[in-house]
Amino acid sequence: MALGFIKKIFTFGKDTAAEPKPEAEAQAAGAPVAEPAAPAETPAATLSDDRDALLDEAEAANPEADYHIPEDVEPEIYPLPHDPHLPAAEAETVAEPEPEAVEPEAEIAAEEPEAPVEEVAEAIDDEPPAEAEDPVLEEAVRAEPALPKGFAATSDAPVEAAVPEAVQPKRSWFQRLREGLARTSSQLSGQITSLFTKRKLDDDTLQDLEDLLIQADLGVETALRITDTLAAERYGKDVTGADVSRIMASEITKVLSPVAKPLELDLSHKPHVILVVGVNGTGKTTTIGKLAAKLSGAGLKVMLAAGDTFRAAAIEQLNIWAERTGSQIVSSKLGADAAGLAYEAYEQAKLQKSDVLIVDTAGRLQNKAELMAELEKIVRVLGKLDPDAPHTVLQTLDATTGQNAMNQVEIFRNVAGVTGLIMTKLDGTARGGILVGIAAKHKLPVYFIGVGEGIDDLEPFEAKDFAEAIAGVGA
Ligand SMILES: Nc1nc2c(ncn2[C@@H]2O[C@H](COP(=O)(O)OP(=O)(O)OP(=O)(O)O)[C@@H](O)[C@H]2O)c(=O)[nH]1
Repeated sequence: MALGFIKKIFTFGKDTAAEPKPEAEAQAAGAPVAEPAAPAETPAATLSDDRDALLDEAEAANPEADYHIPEDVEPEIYPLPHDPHLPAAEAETVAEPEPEAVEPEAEIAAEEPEAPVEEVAEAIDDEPPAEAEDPVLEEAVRAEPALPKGFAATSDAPVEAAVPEAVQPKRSWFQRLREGLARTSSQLSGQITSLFTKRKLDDDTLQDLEDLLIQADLGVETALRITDTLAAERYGKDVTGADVSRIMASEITKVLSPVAKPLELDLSHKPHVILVVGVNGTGKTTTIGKLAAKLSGAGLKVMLAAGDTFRAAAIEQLNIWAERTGSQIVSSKLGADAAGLAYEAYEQAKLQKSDVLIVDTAGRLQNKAELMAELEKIVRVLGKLDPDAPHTVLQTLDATTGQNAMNQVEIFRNVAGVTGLIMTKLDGTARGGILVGIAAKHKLPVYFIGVGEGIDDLEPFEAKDFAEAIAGVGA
């Protein structure tokens, strides 16, 4: 019954144009592909066969792609030695799988004599037997996690209840947001003040203001909204910088409000799959760590997949985040097929009954065709396992890159069907205005913003707070 009350209604922002095309799949590989089996019934011994067939099919859909799949690479599963979220009853299930379920793990263990799977088996064996726990209490705890601020369940279920402590840092958060955006706002307000010193509002000043706002990355549409409103209120009259800031805050709030949405989780999926995409260095891995911290802190069971198989440091970094956040992780050797890794991670998440699976990906724009092929393949493979997966496709954007971020949304939206954004590095940049430009143009939900490198430096995106911080007004 755990979380069964959360109904599937997740649809917003989904770019259906980017979803895998059934016709293309039908044309792909002649070999029959097993339908995604019900997770609990999926015999683990056939996972490798299913995976290979599925990957072949996905690859056949794009024969030009070079996937760099070394022959000898098999994903390795690195659950934590002690999984704080694994109830004893589940531990028992894992420790005593059906006979078929043993094979893939045994394969991995055989290829890798020191494979962590064995350590895990030992760790699970060390768990107290199920009877020693209070199953009713455990079920209750697992059944009613309160989602952290910035997330929402796709129903009116009690998980909507806010985490109490999420309310309390409101003031300090706003303070931090203002500090983070201080460079953006002080640059803007300095320019605005000098523009309006001893000048009545006329066509020239309006044009200068429009140029200034466009240069600040707010976008033409928002710049015009601001100048039109200002003209309607003050044309021919004296204008102060404070007048402009007030109107700016109000107009930017109107642009941002429709995109400031919580990240909806449909926990009836088990796992709800979040695919994280974005150019290298935009903060994917760090953001995954921060999200995992929020989710596991709220009592959800999180599995990470180290799908950026092109950078050893990225795999290592995600392992560290997994450890820090009490999440499980499936990772592979460098150069492994990312779609294969995603497959394994999904199956593991099913077996482990994870609530959320977060898949990291590479973001090498240097080879766009290859990147596209890889991402498409990951999306296609996940979609075979669960027709609605990935349920969320998050793109991270680095605020410091300004207009580049705008182009990046264009690219990844088409390739991976991005459903929502997280803008990182808003601390200390003078280019925070780009978020407004992107919101106006792409109208994709913005779930969170990153304001630092720390585990807690990810905050739900609030339109009014952000607009006031950029405009330099408000408490
Ligand atoms: N100041 C600041 N730094 C951040 C933020 N988010 C991430 N970073 C830093 O940005 C750098 C790149 O972050 P990663 O998480 O490695 O980015 P990535 O997209 O995974 O990059 P690759 O691993 O190269 O694919 C790291 O040094 C992070 O600590 C943020 O919100 N603010």
